[in-house]
Amino acid sequence: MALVEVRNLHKRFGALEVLQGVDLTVQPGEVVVFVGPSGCGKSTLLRCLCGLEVPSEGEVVVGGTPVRDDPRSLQALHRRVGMVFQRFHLFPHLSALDNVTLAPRRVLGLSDAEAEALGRRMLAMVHMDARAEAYPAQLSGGQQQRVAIARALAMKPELMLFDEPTSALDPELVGEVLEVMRTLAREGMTMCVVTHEMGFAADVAHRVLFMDAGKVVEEGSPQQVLREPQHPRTREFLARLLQR
Ligand SMILES: Nc1ncnc2c1ncn2[C@@H]1O[C@H](COP(=O)(O)OP(=O)(O)OP(=O)(O)O)[C@@H](O)[C@H]1O
Repeated sequence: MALVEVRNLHKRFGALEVLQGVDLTVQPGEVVVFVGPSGCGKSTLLRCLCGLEVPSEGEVVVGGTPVRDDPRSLQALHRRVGMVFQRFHLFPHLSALDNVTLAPRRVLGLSDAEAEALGRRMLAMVHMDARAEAYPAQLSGGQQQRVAIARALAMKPELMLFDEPTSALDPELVGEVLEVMRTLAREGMTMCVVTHEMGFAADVAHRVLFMDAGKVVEEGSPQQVLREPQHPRTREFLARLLQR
């Protein structure tokens, strides 16, 4: 059974129709990378997958359960889906460890000792165990992003969403975050990733989707979409990326 099924998804903000009928299926263990020009709706699509946006039309089904706009449905979804944002959104007044253990304590009801053990394991996975007591302001952007990934993983999500996780980072810090994501992918995590990192997409993605103006214009293997794009908009977009 597919882990994610999106059918005829439309999202409007007033008169602006940001998603114009997106269909998407993601299988367990699949890594799907979304590329496309700024404003084409990539973030909005990810936000619909984790319940941060409510579809105007169409359906999102995660793990066989249709996502409904009610608190219970959204709470259940938040347990299944982890999201990592461009700007890490860590709580500034909490240490790295406390950022990671907050939701397991509050939402999963773990004891302090259980949550701490889990938090330290998650921080070790992203190579941040040595900085468990540090506050976000004492960490580099790459380190903060790795803590944000550990925080999402601590909820044992079935699906991880990454929205341009490296685009707010200095270039020398991008690699350490991508490495953590590569490891997750190798371990079989189902992932939807919005990124402009074409090397990562080529190496790690099972499937690449090119979006333009609220629609999926082209999809296929990284080789098909990135090396042999068929659609003129995909070709234009990739040519512009290469010029940067
Ligand atoms: N809450 C909102 N209210 C109004 N308009 C919005 C809202 N969220 C997004 N938009 C608009 O929807 C369009 C698509 O935004 P979205 O962030 O999904 O695009 P994107 O493809 O992720 O772009 P980028 O690569 O620049 O992040 C943009 O024109 C944006 O201004």
